[in-house]
Amino acid sequence: LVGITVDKTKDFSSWYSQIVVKSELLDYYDVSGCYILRPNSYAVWEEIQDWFNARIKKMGVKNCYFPMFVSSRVLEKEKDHIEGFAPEVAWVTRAGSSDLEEPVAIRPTSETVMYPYYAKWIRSHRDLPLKLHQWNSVVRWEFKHPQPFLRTREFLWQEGHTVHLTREAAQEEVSQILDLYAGIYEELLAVPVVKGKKTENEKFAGGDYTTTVEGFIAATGRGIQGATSHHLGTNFSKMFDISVENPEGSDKPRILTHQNSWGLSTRVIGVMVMTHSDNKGLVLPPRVAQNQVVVVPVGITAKTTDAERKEINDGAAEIEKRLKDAEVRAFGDYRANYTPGWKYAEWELKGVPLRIEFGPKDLQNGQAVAVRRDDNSKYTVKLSELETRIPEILQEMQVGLLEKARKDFDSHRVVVDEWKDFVPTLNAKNVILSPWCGDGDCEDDIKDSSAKKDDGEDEEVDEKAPSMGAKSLCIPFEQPTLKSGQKCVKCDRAAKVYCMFGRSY
Ligand SMILES: O=C1CCCN[C@@H]1CCCn1cnc2ccccc2c1=O
Repeated sequence: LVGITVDKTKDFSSWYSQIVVKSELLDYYDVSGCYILRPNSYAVWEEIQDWFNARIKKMGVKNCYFPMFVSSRVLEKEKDHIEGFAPEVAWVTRAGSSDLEEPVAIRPTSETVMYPYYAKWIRSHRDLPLKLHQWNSVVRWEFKHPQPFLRTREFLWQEGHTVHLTREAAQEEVSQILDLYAGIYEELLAVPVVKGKKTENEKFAGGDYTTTVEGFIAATGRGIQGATSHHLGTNFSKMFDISVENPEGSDKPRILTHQNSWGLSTRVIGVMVMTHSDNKGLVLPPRVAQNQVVVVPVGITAKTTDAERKEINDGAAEIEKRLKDAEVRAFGDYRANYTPGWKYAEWELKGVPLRIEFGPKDLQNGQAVAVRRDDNSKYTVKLSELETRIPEILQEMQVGLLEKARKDFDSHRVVVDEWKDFVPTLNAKNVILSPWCGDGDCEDDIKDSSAKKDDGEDEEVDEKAPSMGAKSLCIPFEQPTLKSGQKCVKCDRAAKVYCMFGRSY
């Protein structure tokens, strides 16, 4: 068994590529930028789907399915919405040996697919609110370096598109959905996120404002956008005439509806892998692991009698069965031709959260030894307490993973009030909270000025140092207190707000 041959802290991108393939999450595919999601990662996506579906259905959201093809007429309906994105749109131009009359685009997102039909179906305010949602895949033919899960030309996601009579109702939903996104990250994937609002430069240009959950990859010190929930205002309802008659009378002008759209993609799996995995391989949070426990019979040697070997294997099988009956996703590894050490390495590589060892001494004492994948901590568990202790240990691990990741994020999110400290802090693998004037040009200046090494620094430029500058990641809802008279970190005008900046994916 060949494990991970590079160190996470020394060669992060090779480490990540090895992890995702050798843990059997994913495989590279024949078409560049596309990947195969194998059962280990698809099971994580299914846990997310189950959790999210249950909650959005309680909010009255209904699943549906729209075609993946968009005509150019419809896609380019509103020039300014599309112009920044046009280079990423993939087109079908031919079927068999004949060219299509009109090329059709493959959906990069579904606003222009869905909204003409929203306009057709919504006539009266009694048709509101309309809340439709899709689990599908979208295609964005990016030319930037692809990365498994994080940046792929096709990805699975969910996209919600809702229509409301009032701005207030719409805005309430935007924050409810953002809370669910934070829940997916923190409760399922054990990844801490910062909630906030995107700046005007970084928001979805077609919307009114964008709220976001921002993650942090401690190994590279880079921020990562986790999921976005947009309030669209009436921008799209104006474009597509999604309006209702005025309740005060049909002679009054029709009322434009207020819309939201919100999305989270399989990128979340990449964030989870980067956050928790180590040099032994993948580390899966128990909550989303397809297999939570592997039972391994141990202490069987050449001297072991057949009767004793049978007792140990039967004891292990009994443990497996009792855990399954207690709703723990357990399996046993009874392969006689592999040593326990070999089996440990394999299941550590594949991210199984908990290993249970069962051998002659355990048989003797009516116990088993549980070993946690994240910190290798060992627990001796009485067999009589199996069904209570094992779920407790899995829960302790789930919490432990989140708290460790939160400590890493919190200790690398640094308040910087003066520009002289900005680039050195950034280069120390941190994201930065700085007072900011709120001006987009200043935001651009911060990005440009933090791209090169600060001329004050004499250390030789490390050729692998990311040359990119610090983008604004979000304006966190949780704000440090601005001192009276506080200046912008960059331009010395009055600061209006603390903004989080960082290099990012
Ligand atoms: O984020 C979301 C959440 C889900 C629904 N869509 C919104 C906004 C998508 C923004 N976007 C992102 N890439 C694109 C790429 C090509 C064409 C259009 C677009 C595009 O509109």
